[in-house]
Amino acid sequence: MSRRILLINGPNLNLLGKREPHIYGTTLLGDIETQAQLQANSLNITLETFQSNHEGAIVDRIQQAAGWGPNSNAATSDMGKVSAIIINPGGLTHSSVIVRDALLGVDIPFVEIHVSNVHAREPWRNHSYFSDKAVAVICGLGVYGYTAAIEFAARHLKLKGQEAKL
Ligand SMILES: O=C1C[C@@](O)(C(=O)O)C[C@@H](O)[C@@H]1O
Repeated sequence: MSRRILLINGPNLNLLGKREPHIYGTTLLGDIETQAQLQANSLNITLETFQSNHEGAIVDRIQQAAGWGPNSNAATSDMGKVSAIIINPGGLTHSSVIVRDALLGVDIPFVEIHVSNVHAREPWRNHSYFSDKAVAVICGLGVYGYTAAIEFAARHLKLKGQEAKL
């Protein structure tokens, strides 16, 4: 299995750094992704990043991560396969059956991340359609959560590789 990680950011996270800075901070998504790429390089991991404001586009990208995208065929089905997904679903956290179904459908382990502490905000943010299926959930660490998630995923992948050698 390749050491590839897919980082997905859902709706409105393209506005990180500008949107409600008292909650989400002032670091731009582009800077988070650049830092994440540097970190991935140092861990010998290939990192792919994807952000969309559109639920269906996120479903397509998750399917593609398993080689099953709507445009996949036998020749391309192995391309782009990833070993782990790190996802900040944004507001879809609290509403999206279809993104949950996509993640379960591809059977790729995933880490759920939130910049803010969703449990210290409006009560309806306490419920996630993802947390019961996630390998891990990170929230409230600010943008450092992305660094922690990549570090964790890298260790998780390493463990898998070691198991495979036994
Ligand atoms: O868009 C977001 C961002 C968020 O996922 C976070 O990163 O803290 C928390 C969600 O409740 C919210 O809708």
